[in-house]
Amino acid sequence: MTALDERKFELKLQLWALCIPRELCKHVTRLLNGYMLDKPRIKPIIEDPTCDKNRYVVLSDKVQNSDLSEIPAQTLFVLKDLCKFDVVPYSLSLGYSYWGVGHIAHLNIIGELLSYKDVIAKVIYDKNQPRIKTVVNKVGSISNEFRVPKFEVLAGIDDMVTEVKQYGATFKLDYGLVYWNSRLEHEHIRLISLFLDGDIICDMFSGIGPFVIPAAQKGCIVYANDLNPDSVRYLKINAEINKVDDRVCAYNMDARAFICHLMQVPDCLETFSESERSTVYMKEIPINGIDHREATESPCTTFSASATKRPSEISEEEYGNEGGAELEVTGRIKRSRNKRIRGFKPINIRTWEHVDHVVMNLPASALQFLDAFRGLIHRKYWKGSLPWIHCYCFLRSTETEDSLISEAESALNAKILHPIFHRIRDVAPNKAMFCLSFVLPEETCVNENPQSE
Ligand SMILES: C[S@@+](CC[C@H](N)C(=O)[O-])C[C@H]1O[C@@H](n2cnc3c(N)ncnc32)[C@H](O)[C@@H]1O
Repeated sequence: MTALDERKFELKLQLWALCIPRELCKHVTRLLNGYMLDKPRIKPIIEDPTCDKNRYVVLSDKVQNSDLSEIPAQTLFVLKDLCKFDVVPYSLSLGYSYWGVGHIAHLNIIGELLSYKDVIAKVIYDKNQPRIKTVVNKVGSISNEFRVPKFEVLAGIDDMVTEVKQYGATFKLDYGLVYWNSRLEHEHIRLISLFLDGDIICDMFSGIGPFVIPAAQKGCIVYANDLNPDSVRYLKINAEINKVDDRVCAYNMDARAFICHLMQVPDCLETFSESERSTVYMKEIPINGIDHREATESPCTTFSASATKRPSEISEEEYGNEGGAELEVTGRIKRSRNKRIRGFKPINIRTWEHVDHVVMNLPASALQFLDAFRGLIHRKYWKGSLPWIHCYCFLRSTETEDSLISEAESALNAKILHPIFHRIRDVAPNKAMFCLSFVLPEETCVNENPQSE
């Protein structure tokens, strides 16, 4: 029998901590609620090893930058007003002894061990009472549209509903009904670190919300969609549990129809002049509660919770006129000129006028869905830079990055300028998962001449 290599369980986290005067700990922790390290049995407040007048407040791994740009600007403003603090790097190592288990033991028994599956399950179940309530084994490979694995219950009760935590957010889900993969946590954090407070995000294949919830927690407004009605049901539950339901609009439709719906310019606007257009009142999605509708209404939304002025309220001068965001090679998006003016007031979101990022996390076929962007955006109505598309894909040993780009370009029917590939992980010996990021090419837009109105 192979010996257990405990080093394989080790997780090293490179975090940031705030060094603050110890007497202000209570105030600061209240203020940074949701942005501090949130791991079971690990305290986020520790002594400063260099000075007993100070303490460290260890921040969550979703805060990736020393400029703390992931924390809402308003919170930072109050924090800076409260005290002087230093941002210091903090390394945390979680070893074998740290890891506990949830109430579902999820096995992947294959080959000759299959004939012992019931014995293995009974031992795991009996020896982990009362913690483990269900022992399941994955059956076959995932082939269905909703990417949901099939499980057989080997011991305990048939209950696949559980809660998992990622970067301080709680996700409720039913393993038997929806897609979930804990191994993508770092990728979720990486992508969200590219979003800015106030950005408008569209997630075409959102699942139960591992991109949606933290993006909304960061202050983004998120339009989220999934074809699986159970995923959308849990997405709504998760938005409520994490108190971001006022920033999330959930849809249950095919991804192509969803993005077309968001970008569709309402018919009435076509007949208005430029000045009339800005005074038109669009139908609004109710505040306080996720929009549960199918694509029956105009994709124009009112949110009162955001402290950010929306793109449709920003003049061309405020945007700048040469396209805004730039994804650096390091993967950070530079703060672009089309950014926001702050103020608290209800705001109209017109998704056909501006969206910052589109997430397409269906690696097996997301590239093929890029054809939905052909002729999708009307340049006449669009404000600011075109959106970043983050399209997940698999690269097999028979393919190259160039061949994937060609596939994306033929789906778009346009040339992609400056594509960025980010390797996520190997999913099989000859298959790796990547994220291809690029700014939607101008050529994909409908370019009516504004003078001809
Ligand atoms: C690989 S999962 C990713 C889910 C989520 N982004 C995550 O990271 O957990 C892909 C999701 O796409 C959904 N899906 C599959 N085909 C779709 C389609 N045509 N339109 C919209 N969603 C679809 C599935 O139900 C599934 O939840």
